Parts: sequence; structure tokens; C-alpha cells
Amino acid sequence: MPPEALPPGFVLTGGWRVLERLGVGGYGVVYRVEPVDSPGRYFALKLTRNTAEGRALRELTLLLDRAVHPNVVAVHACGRWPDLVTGHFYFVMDWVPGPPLHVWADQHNPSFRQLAETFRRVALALDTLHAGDVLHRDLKPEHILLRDTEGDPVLIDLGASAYTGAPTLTTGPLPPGTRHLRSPEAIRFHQRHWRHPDARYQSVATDDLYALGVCLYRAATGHYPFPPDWPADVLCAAITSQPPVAPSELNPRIPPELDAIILRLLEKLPEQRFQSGAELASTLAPNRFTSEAWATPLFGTDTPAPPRKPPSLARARVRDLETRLSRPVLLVVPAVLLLLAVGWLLHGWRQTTPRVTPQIDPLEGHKIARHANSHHSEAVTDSPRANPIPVTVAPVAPPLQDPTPVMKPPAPPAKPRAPSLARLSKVALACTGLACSSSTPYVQHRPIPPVAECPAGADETHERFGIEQGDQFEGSIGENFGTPFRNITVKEGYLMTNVHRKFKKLPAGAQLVTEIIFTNERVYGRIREMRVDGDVYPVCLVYYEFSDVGRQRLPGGDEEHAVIFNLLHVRVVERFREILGKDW
Ligand SMILES: Nc1ncnc2c1ncn2[C@@H]1O[C@H](COP(=O)(O)OP(=O)(O)OP(=O)(O)O)[C@@H](O)[C@H]1O
Repeated sequence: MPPEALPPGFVLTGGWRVLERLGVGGYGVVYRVEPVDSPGRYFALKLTRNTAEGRALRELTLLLDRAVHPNVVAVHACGRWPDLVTGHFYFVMDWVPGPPLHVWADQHNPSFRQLAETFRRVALALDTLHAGDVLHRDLKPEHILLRDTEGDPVLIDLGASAYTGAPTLTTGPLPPGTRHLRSPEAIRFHQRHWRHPDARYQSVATDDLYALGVCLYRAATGHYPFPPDWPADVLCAAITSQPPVAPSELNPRIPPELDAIILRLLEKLPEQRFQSGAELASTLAPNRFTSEAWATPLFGTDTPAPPRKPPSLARARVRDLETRLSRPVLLVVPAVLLLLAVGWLLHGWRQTTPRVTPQIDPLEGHKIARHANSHHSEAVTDSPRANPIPVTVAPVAPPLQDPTPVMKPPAPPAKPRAPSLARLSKVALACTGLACSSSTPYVQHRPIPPVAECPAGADETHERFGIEQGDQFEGSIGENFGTPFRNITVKEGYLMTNVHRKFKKLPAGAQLVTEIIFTNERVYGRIREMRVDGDVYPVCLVYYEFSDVGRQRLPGGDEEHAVIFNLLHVRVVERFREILGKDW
């Protein structure tokens, strides 16, 4: 039985009876359970979805040892299912009966004073974690549950937390996290270092405090400072350089002091934020908020606040572009040409980008920023953008695993060219928040990618999933397993290939983080990392066609874009080779 499908009444090894499923996250599924020998006492049981339990053990270690606090969920037992030794790992913690923070704010509609008190307690809990060298790193409204309607908060999900001596979870520049709650400095770091395999962002307390500011903004206004469903590059650019709309502009009931506190938490520079949970907590001390404004509920029911506009995507696009255009190489271009390009781009973007559609909550009369599902932890990703070629695939962040050193021949120097309007537009189009970290917009002649070794541990993964060198299976690029199948446009960088159908023990839908490299003739896909049910495995796979590594480029594309068909073969290899036509 799959771990996420245990029915009510099912009893797990260890004597825990399942009552209901509370949630499914990236790595675990959480059930409300009761002990068989003590029915009526409720607990939450987090069961890993995969038998590899790195994150769960880490979380358990923290909850048992370092993160013991009345406002952090307490853990009581652990075990494995179905087999005591080899089964899925689980741990049992307090069941928190109330809703997550944003749902509480929207539906219970507490007073500003209650909200401040809830956040004061979260700030104190954070301060204790930080004092013990623990960083939460994935604070979001979904991870702050309310114990009761008064708003006593409980922090959950420390699976991504950092603590001294903890095993590293990822080997990319950023730790796991959720994009719209990442701090500006973390995103800036990613923009600068995503091509550098050894770069690691060191989270600090002010990252958690920034995320807490995002949670507070969401609770007090019904919106995120920057909507999570914005295209990734625009969202990242907005987080790093666009000031958020003042919360009081979205919800005029917000007392000025709270407005200032939220904006300070969201400062772009960490040194301008609160420096510790304790500092924030003292600013939120209840005796400071005596005015009438603090006693009012967050949102009006009798006289609903006039709907205000959430931050505009078009404005963010302009700022994004402004940021990019301020790069020195472009300063020499006459302003009039820039304006023309901006106008043209905005026109194109308006037609091609999703819009943020506010949805009115009928109960409270305030708007809730709409976003697809709950937001699971993820790495920063890039996004599709306006492109003259039909379908562009969204690149993703580089792999989480240790990239293997690549034996690179010296790169041919890029030809300097004088800026022209055509080139400018092209650069602006091709230049994403992440891709902008590269200083060369494009090169004309691309070398065949050099030989590189497989990442450490790939053999073990192959064995685990029953695949061996020379095996070939179908992969597809794009959401919905790539369907409908079609020609797509890819850029160099990273994108996600899916295992298209089950192959040996490889499940359909397993995600293959693929490095795309292309020459003038071929597109190479090198895969060093596979993600299955939230777990990450090193692998050594390549795109493959007939007896050749890589895929033929189809007509279309340009120096920046290559067109390929999105259903393709993936082959297990012993190393990444460079020679065309070489049989395996
Ligand atoms: N102690 C608890 N009491 C009540 N509900 C809980 C508890 N712990 C978790 N949940 C519910 O289960 C959901 C998933 O839990 P959690 O976030 O810990 O899983 P995850 O796999 O780490 O997810 P993510 O992908 O967000 O990191 C939570 O969003 C929450 O709704």
C-alpha cells in the first residue's frame, strides 16, 4: 500500500491507528492517529513517502534535541512501517488541531493585537532556535499552525532546517526553501552563483526573519508581497529590487506601527531588518499597542475595505527590465531605443504571461492572492518567457547533488559586438533573472561538451532502480509528462525531463534534472540528478538518439534557442562522452 494512501482504521506497525490524512508534503505524508491501546488521544504521524529517510531523521533529531520549545511541535515516538527494520520511517508528534496561519487570518479574522501576539510568540520561538544554532529555513504560513482560535502558534516542518553538524541536504547554491519566501540576499546569491558547483548560501537569522515578514504580510493583507504564481524570473527580480506595496495600501485597517514593522522585516538589505527574533518580539510587546486600531479585526465584514490592487505584474516587469538595463554595457544605448524596446516587450509580455487573478472571499470581503496549490519547498527556478519560437521550456535550477568536476577545454572567446536595437531586444528577451548572471549574452560557436565523470553514487542509484549501463527509456520534457508531444524550444541551462513511463524500477514521473548544452547541430542532455517523491539521487544519464549521444537540432531556433521534439530517449551511461557517432 502506498504510504500516502493508508485508509482510516489502518493500524501501522507500532500500534498507531490512522484516523484521517492531514496533509501530504514534499517528503512526507501526515496522518492524524491514535494509539491502539489509548484511543481518543490524538497525534500527528509523519510517514516518509520513500524509504530513504534523510530529511525525516534530520527533522526528528531537531525536534527531540535542539528545537524543544512550547511553540515548536513536540515529538513523542518513532518507528518504521511496514517492516520494523527496512520500512518507511515515521515519527509521531503533537496533533495541532487548528488551521495554518493564513487560513486562521482569513477565516477567524482575529484582531491586530491577536495577530501581533501570535507573531511575538513565533518570533520568540525563532529566537530560541537561532540561539541554539538552528535555522528553520522553510518558514511559511502553511508551517505555522494555530493551536486554538486565540492564535497560539506551533511551528512545524523542520525537515529543511539547518543546525550545526547536520548532514547537508542539497549541494546546489541554495538550501531547500520556497521561492516567494526566500530573502533578497539568498536570491541574489543564487543569481550570482548558480553556475558555480561549490557555492553554498549560508542562511542566517535574518533569512528566517524575512520569511516571517512575508507570513505577516500575507496574514495582515490577504496577499503575498509578490504573488507566488508570478513567473520565476519576475518574482526573483521583484524580491531583490522592487519595494512591496505598503501593507496598509492593501488593508487600510492596518495600524501604522504594524505597517512599519512588516516593511522593516521585508527590507532588501538584511542589516536594515530586525536582527533577531528577540528584537522583533520586543517590538511586538502587547503593552505597546493600546490604540483602538489594534483592537479591530483584520478585515471588515460590515464595511469591507475597498479592493486595492495587489502588486502589478506589468510594473514588476518594468522594474525587472529597468534592473537589467542598468547594466553598464547597455548604458551607452540611446534612451529612445530602450523605450521602444520596453514598449514592445511589455506589449509581448502582456499577451504571453499569466495574470494574477484576485479572488474575493465571500465571508470576509477581502481579497486573497490566488495561487495554485500549497507551496512545497523547492529550489529557485527559471521560467518561460516571450519567445518568437512556439513553445519554450522552463529551465530549472541546477542539480542539488554534488556536480562532478568537468574536464573543460578552454572556452572560445566570445566575439565582442556593438550593441544594436535588434541585439538589445534579443538580450532583453533572452536575459532572465537567473540567466543574467552570465556576462555573455550568447556565443556563436559552441563546442561539443567535454567528457565528464558520473557523479559519485550514481552506480548505487542505478542498481537501486534496477537499471544498468546501456538501458534506454523514454523521457519527456514539460508538464503533464510532456503531452501533447510537440517540438519545443530549449535554452542552455537546466530543465526537467520526466521518466515518461515506468521502466524497471524507475517510476513514471521521476524527475531528471537535465543540463542542456548545445552545439550548432546537436542538443546534449546530461542528467546527474533524479528526484523521486522528494528524494534526490545521483544518476548518470544522457539524451540519446540512434547510436549517438544527444539529439539532432530541428529547424528553427537561434544561438540562444534550440528546437527538439519533447519525447526522447534517455540512456544510462558510465560517463558523459563528447564524441559524436561513438557507439556505446
Ligand atoms: N503536527 C501536525 N498537526 C496537524 N497537522 C499537521 C502537523 N504536521 C503536519 N501537518 C499537516 O500536514 C502537512 C504536511 O506536513 P509537512 O509540511 O511537515 O510535510 P512536508 O513533507 O515536510 O512538506 P513540505 O513539502 O511543505 O516541506 C502540513 O502542511 C499540515 O497541513
